[in-house]
Amino acid sequence: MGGVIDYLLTSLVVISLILAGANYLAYRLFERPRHALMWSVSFGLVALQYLLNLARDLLPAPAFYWQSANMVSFALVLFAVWGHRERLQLHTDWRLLLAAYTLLSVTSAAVTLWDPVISIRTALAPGFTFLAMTHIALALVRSSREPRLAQLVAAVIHQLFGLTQGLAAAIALNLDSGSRDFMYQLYSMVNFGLMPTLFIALGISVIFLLATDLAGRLNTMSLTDSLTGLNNRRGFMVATEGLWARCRRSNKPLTLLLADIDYFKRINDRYGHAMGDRALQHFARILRESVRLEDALGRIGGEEFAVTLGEMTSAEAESIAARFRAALRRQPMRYGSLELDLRASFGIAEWQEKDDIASLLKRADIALYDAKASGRDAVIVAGERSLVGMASNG
Ligand SMILES: Nc1nc2c(ncn2[C@@H]2O[C@H](COP(=O)(O)OP(=O)(O)OP(=O)(O)O)[C@@H](O)[C@H]2O)c(=O)[nH]1
Repeated sequence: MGGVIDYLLTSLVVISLILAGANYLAYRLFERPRHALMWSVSFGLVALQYLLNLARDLLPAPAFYWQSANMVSFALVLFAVWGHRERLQLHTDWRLLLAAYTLLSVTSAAVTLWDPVISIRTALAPGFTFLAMTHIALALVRSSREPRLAQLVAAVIHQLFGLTQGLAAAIALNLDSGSRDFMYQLYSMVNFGLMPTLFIALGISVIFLLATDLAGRLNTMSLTDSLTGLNNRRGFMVATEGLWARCRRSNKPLTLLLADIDYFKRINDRYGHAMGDRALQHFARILRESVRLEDALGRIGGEEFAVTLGEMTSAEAESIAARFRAALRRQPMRYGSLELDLRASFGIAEWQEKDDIASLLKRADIALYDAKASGRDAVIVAGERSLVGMASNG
């Protein structure tokens, strides 16, 4: 039996080290998420805890083993909780964690070194783990953060692991009763039968969380313009396709509005590329504030922006363009003593039966070209060739 348990403990040391390494790699390779580092420390401490168990006969006294194993347990559980809270962006006061750690360690010392009470000494770590895992599971379920499925899976596994620990704690509390041998057998069954499987499942669920977080992040990055935070061309097309399908199904109008900053090259040439970037951010912010959240908005080229307005006609899109132009006039871009008036030209096209997204874009683009050709600072609706606004003096 001893040989089997030693083999199991050795395997668990190796698995914990692999999990610690995988979390550390996630930390090093992917934008250094602090929670991955905390989980790495936590799994590293799990390995240490199993090592202590493996080497317990070599330690000076059982009390020494219990006190050190308990202290390692408290630390690894607190790091796991801290990591989850960090990932879910819940504020955690490290002083509170330190206070909890100190309190638990002193309690453990009291029932291990000073006045040994086997039941409490043995139940402390699994009991605390049960509470901590329940806290993690609840936080994961309550969080509105994506990805929901990976979080739900992790919550279930953490809770199952917590319940097993709770069971171990309940059995341990009966170790001082008459049937101690039976209780020890039961305790070992839970510890070496149920626990390792659930521990491995827990480790995999954590890696699954990290992987799905990363996939989500990469997906967002591939659809977002890093300078303005708006959709990039691809993101804009994805959002437009969604709106397009919805409006077609409900037979509602849909209008595309293109906006292109006038004489943008001059800003770059006169004030430098960094100022040009600031102008793009300024323009993007005002545009964002001028449309509804459900509209598809993106920066689809250097200084070209696009908005797909669901359930809106071209006449309504014209009033959006007018609102935006007024906001642009009211809010010149300021940087130090510099004040820059940005102007833009607009092309608008309303979806027609024969259109697909590419032809709609093309018609809006031609309208924009016409607005530029008419002298800029103007709005042109495709098909109507009506000039709204005034030609700027450049
Ligand atoms: N700062 C900055 N400039 C950019 C970026 N992307 C494109 N540009 C610049 O945008 C300028 C676009 O110039 P043009 O196409 O001639 O357009 P324009 O000067 O606005 O003239 P019109 O559109 O005809 O009014 C070029 O100088 C590009 O280098 C960017 O991300 N940041």
